[in-house]
Amino acid sequence: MPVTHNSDVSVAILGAGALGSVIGAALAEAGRPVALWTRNLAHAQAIRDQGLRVDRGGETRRVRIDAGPVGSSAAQPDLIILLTKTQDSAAAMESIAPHIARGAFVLTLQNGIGNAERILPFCPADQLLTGTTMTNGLMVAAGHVSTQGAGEAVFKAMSPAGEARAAEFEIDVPGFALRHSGHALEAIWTKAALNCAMNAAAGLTGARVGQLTSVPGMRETLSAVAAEVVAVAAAQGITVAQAEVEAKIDYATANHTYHKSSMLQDVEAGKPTEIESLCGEVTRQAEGLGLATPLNAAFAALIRLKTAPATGAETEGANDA
Ligand SMILES: NC(=O)C1=CN([C@@H]2O[C@H](COP(=O)(O)OP(=O)(O)OC[C@H]3O[C@@H](n4cnc5c(N)ncnc54)[C@H](OP(=O)(O)O)[C@@H]3O)[C@@H](O)[C@H]2O)C=CC1
Ligand SMILES: CC(C)(CO)C(=O)C(=O)O
Repeated sequence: MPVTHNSDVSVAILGAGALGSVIGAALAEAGRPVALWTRNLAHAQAIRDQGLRVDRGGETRRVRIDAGPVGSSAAQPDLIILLTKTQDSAAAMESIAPHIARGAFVLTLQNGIGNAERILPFCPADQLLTGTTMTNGLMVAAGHVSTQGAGEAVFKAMSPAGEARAAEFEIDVPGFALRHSGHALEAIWTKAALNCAMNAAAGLTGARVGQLTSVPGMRETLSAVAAEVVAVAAAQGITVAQAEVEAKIDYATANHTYHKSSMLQDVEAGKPTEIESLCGEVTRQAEGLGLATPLNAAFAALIRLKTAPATGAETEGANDA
């Protein structure tokens, strides 16, 4: 059943961690119906106990917001925003099957390539929206996130029927704007080019976003990694402007100074990273297209090594005869 007014759209954030909590908080503060769903029960409990703490631009807010496990809120959401890491998409989507059956739309704003394709087995194309965002979130502690810079996102629908209803899901509240766009696919690849470069570099070095270009050679390295992604998109008829990627890298380094890239947050937490839907996916697609992406291949291999389980070789004396 179509929603009659955008402000009535009831939203659930599926996988409310760093970014999902920031977006959910913006909606809650604007008085929109929103629930945070997460398997991180310590985070949900802290939010229920004390409200969600959001640090932004030197200000701290406590936001009262519904938080709990998947499906815990009473209301059936109209829109479910998927914000788990990409490797968790399938399990998360399986858990919302009853809501999809009742007509909820699903929007992925995850980083990486192939997100819509990954979740299509779990959601009819007519109910699937795909997009990207420059909003950022840092998980400081359970119940506590921080964010820097402007919160914007664009999306498109995955079918003509979905496109016809897309305007219903646009959002414009302080701290978060979500716009329907005819160029969402290009925007997804633009963001992926940025993330292949910045997230892997941060994950490898531990640098915050504002530090990433602080030494000679790094800004050029980010551009070169991103240029490989732009070439893979172009070979598939998706026109990404390198200048736009450069502008977004500059925006992030200037405005997300304190932010730890989502991949660095995973590396530090000892969790799996999204490298396979970023540099790994770009490298696999390039191989299929007869292109070479040596920098993405190297970043992918290095992140795999950095996050690989211990082999025992790191123990002193392990290699002694
Ligand atoms: N953080 C950022 O600044 C940005 C992130 N993004 C993208 O947004 C997405 C989310 O990133 P981010 O918020 O950093 O990630 P987080 O890891 O902080 O948050 C994801 C949350 O999803 C939870 N989760 C995982 N699987 C399930 C499931 N099956 N059911 C319910 N909850 C689940 C995780 O729980 P658990 O803690 O147990 O793993 C975690 O709390 C990623 O694709 C990222 O690339 C995009 C732009 C910026
Ligand atoms: C662009 C960036 C690095 C935020 O600046 C991001 O998208 C992330 O943390 O995943």
